[in-house]
Amino acid sequence: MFIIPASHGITLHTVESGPKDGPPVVFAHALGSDLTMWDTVVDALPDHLRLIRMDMRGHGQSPCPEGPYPMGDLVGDAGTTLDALRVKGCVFVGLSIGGIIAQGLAAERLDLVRGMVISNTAAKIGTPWQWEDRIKAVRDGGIDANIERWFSRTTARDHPELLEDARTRMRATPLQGYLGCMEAIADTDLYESTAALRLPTLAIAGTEDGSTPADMVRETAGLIPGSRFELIRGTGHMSPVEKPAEYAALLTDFLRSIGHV
Ligand SMILES: O=C(O)CCC(=O)CC(=O)O
Repeated sequence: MFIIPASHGITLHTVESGPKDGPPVVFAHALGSDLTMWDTVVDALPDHLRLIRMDMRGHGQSPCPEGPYPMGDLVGDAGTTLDALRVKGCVFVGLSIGGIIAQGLAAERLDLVRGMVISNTAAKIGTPWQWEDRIKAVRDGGIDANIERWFSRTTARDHPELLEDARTRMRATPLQGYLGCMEAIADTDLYESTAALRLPTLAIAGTEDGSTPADMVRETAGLIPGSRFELIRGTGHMSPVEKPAEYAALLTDFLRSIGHV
């Protein structure tokens, strides 16, 4: 399935830091999370960047319309929000579903995106029948806060507070928002549109990511000529939360390499 043109997105809740006239860098989070998952990475980035974190629809403090949410609408929300903030030529950093939104936005709105970081994500995550089972389980039993699979064994052992924070964000996510975004992922396959992308791209994977394994991320990076692929050792699906300094260093290096800092 391809992203449908998204003309009427909703304006998302965002938090900004850094100067308004700085080079813009935009962050989109994972399913069942919110914009605060980026806090420690943002703190480690150069001061002169305009850093914009967004809550996806149905998550955090953004509106939660009735589902289902086509992926085109999620991409449209990001575009509408950046238009409202008068952002052009950003580097869009997205993790997991946020990384799918990055690919979709780059396919449709190159005026908004000049580079992207696709993190712990892929052009297609899982299979429709896997998502069907998961959606049914959530409908029957509520949001599954089993976030152990998001973190490496080392993180789980040494930083249980990070798992607790992730669990708190997951439990705060409205069921309707969570399900709507799961349905969006289930229906999305961006292989063709991502393979047509020609923009500077950094792909980041965690060595212990059970949700979007490193090979899956590498395969998506391989669709985009000239893209760079980096592994963060000892991290799972939440690489930026688990190793924020390493993540910020990779991101800063990428921004420098494309003249965005
Ligand atoms: O994290 C996401 O945005 C989607 C992928 C996913 O479902 C991760 C997980 O919960 O296993």
